[in-house]
Amino acid sequence: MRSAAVIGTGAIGTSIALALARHGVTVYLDDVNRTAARTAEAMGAGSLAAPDGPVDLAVLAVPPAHIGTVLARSQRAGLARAYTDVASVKAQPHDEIDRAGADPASYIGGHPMAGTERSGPLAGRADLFEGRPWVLTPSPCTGQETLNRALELASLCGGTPVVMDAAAHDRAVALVSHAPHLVSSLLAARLAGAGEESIRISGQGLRDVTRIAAGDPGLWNEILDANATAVADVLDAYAADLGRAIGALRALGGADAVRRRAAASTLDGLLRTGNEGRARVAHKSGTPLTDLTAVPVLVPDQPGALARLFTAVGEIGVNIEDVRIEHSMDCPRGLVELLVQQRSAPALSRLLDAGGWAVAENAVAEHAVMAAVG
Ligand SMILES: NC(=O)c1ccc[n+]([C@@H]2O[C@H](COP(=O)([O-])OP(=O)(O)OC[C@H]3O[C@@H](n4cnc5c(N)ncnc54)[C@H](O)[C@@H]3O)[C@@H](O)[C@H]2O)c1
Ligand SMILES: O=C(O)C(=O)C[C@]1(C(=O)O)C=C[C@@H](O)C=C1
Repeated sequence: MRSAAVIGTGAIGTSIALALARHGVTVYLDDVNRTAARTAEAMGAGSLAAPDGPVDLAVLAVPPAHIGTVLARSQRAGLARAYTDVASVKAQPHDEIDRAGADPASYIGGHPMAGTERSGPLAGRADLFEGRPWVLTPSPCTGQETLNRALELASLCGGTPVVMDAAAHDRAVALVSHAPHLVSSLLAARLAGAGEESIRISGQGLRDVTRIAAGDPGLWNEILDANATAVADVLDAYAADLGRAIGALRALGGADAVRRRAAASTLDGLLRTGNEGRARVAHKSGTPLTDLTAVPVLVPDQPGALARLFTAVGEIGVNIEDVRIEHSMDCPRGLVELLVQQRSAPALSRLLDAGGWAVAENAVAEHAVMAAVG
């Protein structure tokens, strides 16, 4: 791919443009919000100039309800030879494209399964899609050249293409993205009016399960509207589980020994099934969870400390598969868990320890003490 246009220079559009620009693709940027477009340009994502002929691929990174009209307008202007989008829902844009009178042959639906709770170009990152699934939803009309361009886009951005039917995509993301987002919002909404004495002792677990609740309500209203029935189906299943959990907790709070035993077993079943589900997504895609081990390291709360740790690990020659960071308020050091291949863990712990880092059990114990004393 030599040239591309990115329409919509928010978090996702800017990330795609940065990734393409990094591979030497000439990128043209456009956005109804000129400040967003200028910011993306200043970040090195591309140019605001108009292309002097059709580009190889135009990426529509606008909110889902705008895809049909933006596609029809861009095709009329002869902007590109092929078009794709990144919207979080796929069936509704496909329908709107038909209604807007756009040409379906040069369009293929797309959805990179990576994102951020932040909006706008400043949330853009060239490596956002590295190792992430990138769903493509060709229609029967999609041409081969269009499919090839979208496959090339996913690969230039470091993503792994997954071809799916639009309706199957929407059912899948209801379970793995849209319903979880709504539940995260519901969890966070309970905190809005909570007393300060509760909020100030909140820990990392709460931050983990509410991070995505910070997402843009405008965008999420559109996504939920476009996938409402599938999301409601998932929430029905949550509601049944919640009902069982509440029943079990009420029984556990009572005095009837037989009901208490049954309730404990119900609750245990729910928690264990949760372990099972989490184990299916807890690791970086492509790496079996069983092959990874966490190496905990204490890191001083100082500028550049994380960079020094990552450099030290790199010099030892170990690949970090994933990383978790736990901060405690008022604590001068943070606990970093480096997820690495099991076979690399013993040598990594030994060499980090020799290099002066507080590693493994010592780190966990020391961090717990510091968090307790504040
Ligand atoms: N945020 C995520 O986590 C995520 C992940 C994957 C896909 N997506 C999808 O990516 C798309 C963009 O989301 P985002 O998070 O980057 O949002 P964003 O708000 O950061 O950016 C959207 C940009 O589109 C521009 N825009 C709106 N209408 C336009 C139009 N008609 N013409 C030109 N520009 C227009 C806005 O001015 C804005 O700059 C959405 O379709 C969303 O469903 C989001
Ligand atoms: O990591 C996040 O912030 C996201 O919520 C990203 C996420 C997701 O649910 O995984 C959200 C919506 C998108 O359509 C794709 C990705």
